[in-house]
Amino acid sequence: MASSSSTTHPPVLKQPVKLACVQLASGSDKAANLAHAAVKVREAAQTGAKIVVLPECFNSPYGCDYFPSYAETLLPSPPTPDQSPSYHALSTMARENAIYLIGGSIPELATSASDPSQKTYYNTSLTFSPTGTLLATHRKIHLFDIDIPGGITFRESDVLSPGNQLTIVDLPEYGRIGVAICYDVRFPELATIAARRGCFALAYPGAFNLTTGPLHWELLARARAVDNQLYVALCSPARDLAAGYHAWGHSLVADPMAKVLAEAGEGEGIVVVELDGERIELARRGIPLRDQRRFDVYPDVSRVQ
Ligand SMILES: O=C(O)CCC(=O)C(=O)O
Repeated sequence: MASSSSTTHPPVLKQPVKLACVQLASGSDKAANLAHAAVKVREAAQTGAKIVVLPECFNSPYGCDYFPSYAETLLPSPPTPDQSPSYHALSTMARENAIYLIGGSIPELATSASDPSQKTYYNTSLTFSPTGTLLATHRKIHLFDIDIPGGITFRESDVLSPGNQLTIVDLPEYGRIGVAICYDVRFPELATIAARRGCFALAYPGAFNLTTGPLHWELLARARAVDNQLYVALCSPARDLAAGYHAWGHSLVADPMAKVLAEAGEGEGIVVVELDGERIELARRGIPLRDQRRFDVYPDVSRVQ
């Protein structure tokens, strides 16, 4: 039964921290995309941001036709440096700027050890520590398969396989952050579980489009924020009308009361927001959802495996 008396909860964000979403323009040259990302991550870090988020598929154009040719196997110690370039570029960006880097996402190729001809592709986000160590790997769980007549048809599952684990990353000085990718934001269960496991924020590298972007991008960020009373950061590529896929842009951060604190436009830009644990606690004290849940009436999704 829910309790209406105030329960004490430890703060979920240990100290204020600046988070930056880097809305990047990427093209077809992977090496150029990585070099450009490094410049922009440095710019973001120079604002004092200690957590930096990149967009979905920041090292390639976005589309099923591109995933196999841009995919790389994630190798911490590649036999030659040109293998696994995105992994190593991201690790270097995190280390050189002493930041936590939620490295957008990249197409990943996983090859079966027993049968190297068996290839599996994922849409994968890598998070690195300020020393450049890989902290987490999130493989997009919910693949972007939609068909809106007159709008957009997309079938990631034609090429990609889904991940099957939710990702919560421990940032020792700050607390926990949940990481998922784009379409994953539509699934509130994932966000709720992350929140109930103590996350102060959810970060979604994403790339909405010109059909669902104007309708749902901000709405979903604010919905996940208000449901869970935490910060939500969405990081998009910049819009490029010459590309095959037109990203919505509008990277943003919503606060625990679902207020959008900062938002980019369509072009490149860096959105920087200071996340403050007191804002989370204030929202949770004022509207004490945590202590009012009626698990006697409905199941606790955070306990559903
Ligand atoms: O959910 C949407 O409308 C867009 C999702 C998307 O673009 C993606 O998952 O990459």
